[in-house]
Amino acid sequence: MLELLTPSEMGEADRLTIAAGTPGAVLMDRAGLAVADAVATRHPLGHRIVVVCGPGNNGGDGFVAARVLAGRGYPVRLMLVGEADRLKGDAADAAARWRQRLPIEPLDKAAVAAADVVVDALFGAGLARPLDGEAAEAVAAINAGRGEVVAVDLPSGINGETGAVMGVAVKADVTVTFFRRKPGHFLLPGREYAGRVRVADIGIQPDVLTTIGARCFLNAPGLWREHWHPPAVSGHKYVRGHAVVVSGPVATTGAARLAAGAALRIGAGLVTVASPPDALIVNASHLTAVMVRSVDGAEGLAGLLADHRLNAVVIGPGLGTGPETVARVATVLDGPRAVVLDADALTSHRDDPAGLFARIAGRSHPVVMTPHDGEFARLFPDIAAAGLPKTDRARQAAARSGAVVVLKGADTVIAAPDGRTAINDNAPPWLATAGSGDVLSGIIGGLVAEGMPGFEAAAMGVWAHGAAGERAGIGLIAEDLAPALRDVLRALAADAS
Ligand SMILES: NC(=O)C1=CN([C@@H]2O[C@H](COP(=O)(O)OP(=O)(O)OC[C@H]3O[C@@H](n4cnc5c(N)ncnc54)[C@H](O)[C@@H]3O)[C@@H](O)[C@H]2O)[C@@H](O)CC1
Ligand SMILES: Nc1ncnc2c1ncn2[C@@H]1O[C@H](COP(=O)(O)OP(=O)(O)O)[C@@H](O)[C@H]1O
Ligand SMILES: [K+]
Repeated sequence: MLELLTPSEMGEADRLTIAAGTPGAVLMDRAGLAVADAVATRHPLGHRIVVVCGPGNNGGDGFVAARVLAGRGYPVRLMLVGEADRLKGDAADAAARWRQRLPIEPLDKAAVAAADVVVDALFGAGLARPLDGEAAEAVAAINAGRGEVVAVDLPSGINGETGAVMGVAVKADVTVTFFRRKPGHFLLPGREYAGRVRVADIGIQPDVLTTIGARCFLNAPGLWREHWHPPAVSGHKYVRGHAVVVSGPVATTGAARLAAGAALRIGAGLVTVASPPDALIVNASHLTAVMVRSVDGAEGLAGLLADHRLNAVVIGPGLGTGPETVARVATVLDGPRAVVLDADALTSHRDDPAGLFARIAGRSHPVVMTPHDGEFARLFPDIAAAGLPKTDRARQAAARSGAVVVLKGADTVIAAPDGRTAINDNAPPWLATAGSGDVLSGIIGGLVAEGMPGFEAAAMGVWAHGAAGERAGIGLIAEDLAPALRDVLRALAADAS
């Protein structure tokens, strides 16, 4: 159930299902029934319900829900934004059945304001342009009301593919969507408008997903858990990999240590900080379980990495930008090891992103890059400026660079060069704190050292980072994340057994 379908993919699911013999009216009946059930489980008989319908099939679902709820004895009023005689197809039929017993009313703002629950059936997948006029007024009335708001499929005004607000949008408490959730439920700002998202089965068969080629997922353990293995009884530390984190100069060594601690905590067998000679004493005096080696420049790094048991490198946090960093990145990418590129390793390639991508091309070991928006725009200026959904930005960057791209933020997107994409939704706001990104790169570095494939390691890393942030709670500083990973790992291990 982790697949996320864009409105056009959902339309395809709908068409395939209808072509296979289930009439559209049956799908609409089931959708409307699911919405009615969601309302009825939350509201006792007697609560006043207002259903606000729009001109398309989203409104059609609203007509069905209204009919079911009225049939169960709720006081229901139905208001249509648009002309009743312009309704078409299944929605027109659903409206006709409603009309046999009760009236279709125009928008009555006072009634919306006074309702115990408002069903938002204005627009769903068919939203085509920003809301204005009466539709925008209806949204304002729904948002001004005190009752609970239950949105049908999507909060009206939210773009189901991008999560963008098209002019204005309904703030829902609950959104009932059908068959599979949509990217717009998780990409910001859509996530903040959708409330709790419930998925209703309306009889669309999962095999349509293969035909559609769905490639976007919600980031959750089901996406990567089978690729992660808790320490085995017969194992030893050498089978869990040896990660190297490259440290910056004496004044900026903390970032590498944060990454190294996280790599060890997530489960890498061994972790070494490769330290510039003049920072050795600082690193050594702060590290215990993590090892430290004195490594001078790109040449020294090449010497260290000649030992191929050191199978994963995290490079970038606190490193400093410039040709020396470019040279070290080239060294790291030249050999049989997994690589996580973060922060200054990315920014140092702002003048020659193509040179970086050429070094990544054709590698058989994973490369993961973890840019925030600023770093992303330095490497992919045209993609950043093209006004694309976040999922497409990450996906295009992954295809171009050959790396798994972790485009960070409150709604981090993870994309693989083959087009698989995951949206993360478990990061608490207090995760945005100095050094948090360094910890993330270390977590992912630890996971690729353990042998996880790049996409799965990146997705698990982002999820575990969010889960650790949630467990540590508000007031978190980056140092709190690695300790909090213990609980996260314990729960995952219990789940896997
Ligand atoms: N795809 C499926 O599998 C199913 C879809 N169903 C429902 O159908 C919905 C999609 O139906 P539609 O494709 O008819 O689309 P919508 O009902 O979301 O909206 C389309 C209508 O709104 C108009 N419109 C679009 N943007 C507007 C704007 N900014 N201002 C004013 N009018 C605007 C369009 O001209 C069209 O008349 C889904 O969200 C869902 O609720 C369900 O009935 C069940 C099955
Ligand atoms: N509003 C937010 N809510 C939740 N997580 C966030 C938010 N903003 C940023 N993050 C996360 O916090 C981390 C910050 O990383 P980064 O920008 O590299 O900062 P730093 O360099 O200080 O470590 C990333 O994992 C990012 O996804
Ligand atoms: K809606």
